[in-house]
Amino acid sequence: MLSLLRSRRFAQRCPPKSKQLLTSYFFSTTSATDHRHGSKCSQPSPPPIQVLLTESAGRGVFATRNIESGELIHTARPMISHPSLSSIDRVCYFCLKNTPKGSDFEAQKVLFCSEECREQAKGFYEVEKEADWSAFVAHCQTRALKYPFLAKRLACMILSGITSANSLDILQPALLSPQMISQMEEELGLLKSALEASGITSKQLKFLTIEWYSGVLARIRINAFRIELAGGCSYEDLLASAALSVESEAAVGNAVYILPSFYNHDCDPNSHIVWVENVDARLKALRDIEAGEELRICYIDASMDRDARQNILSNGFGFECRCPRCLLND
Ligand SMILES: C[S@@+](CC[C@H](N)C(=O)[O-])C[C@H]1O[C@@H](n2cnc3c(N)ncnc32)[C@H](O)[C@@H]1O
Repeated sequence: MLSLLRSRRFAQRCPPKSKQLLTSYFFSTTSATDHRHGSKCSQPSPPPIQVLLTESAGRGVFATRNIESGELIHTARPMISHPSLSSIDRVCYFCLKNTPKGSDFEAQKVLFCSEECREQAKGFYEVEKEADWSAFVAHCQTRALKYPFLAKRLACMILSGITSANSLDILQPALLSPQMISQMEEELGLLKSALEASGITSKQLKFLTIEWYSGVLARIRINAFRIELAGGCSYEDLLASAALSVESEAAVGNAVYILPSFYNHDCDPNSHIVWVENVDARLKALRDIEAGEELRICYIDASMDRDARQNILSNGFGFECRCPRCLLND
């Protein structure tokens, strides 16, 4: 945690020479009430950020005004989420909130924390519950694969008509080797067979090609967040919240968001992403940030040494980190 709370010495100010404003439709999120003016207006103001091209890291998120340390910059709802298999019997199948087992758990094998979540889950669950997923689950379980569950949920959402097959296209994909793609073919076959056996027609499954499946997994690989709930604490207290998010138990699931996916990485970040009681994300400032400064989060455990951090970023995300901390060999 200490490394998350370093002084400003590594503050990343990165106004690219030729910034290009990207479209503003990413902002399906809300900011907190206007923090600077103490406004109590219930109408959320737009988040104080914009997505621009950086000089060397693709697109990034930049502050449009000064942001105070500890400020809630914005919240974000996931595009797709899924509980980890070890959490299925203790978290809501829709929002990942800790949920006690109800009387219908044995029949349904999934939990919903509220009628609202049950209702919202219909967008994928109506399709999913008709199929037998045992072969797909066994395949993923023996290989410790977690991301195919996000692809499966997305496929069910598409079949229900609540989202389109290209809904993740805007996100940056990882480079996949031909070997990785050929390994995905077996998974895709199991996904397709489960859906076909449940009565989905081949016309409806037309989008489910290896190009679609590998494209979705390539994007999930770079952009998915592992969800760790800080749980029930006051998130106004930055120190307590950061400590809890570091100390919390194993991940309850994984999720993909749109706007948070544009945040680039820094080993000494000025912002962080936290989850309090469910999968809805909160982006918070870790220190004072000036208008025009790039907002960066840390993708990995910042307490590791430089070589370990570089290895994980290179193998997992495909880039060499040249943040000020890495350049100083810290
Ligand atoms: C989650 S995305 C961040 C948004 C991305 N820049 C985009 O244009 O969509 C992660 C990718 O951004 C790039 N990236 C993030 N942080 C970086 C950094 N510190 N240095 C270089 N590239 C970085 C890498 O290509 C990485 O795989």
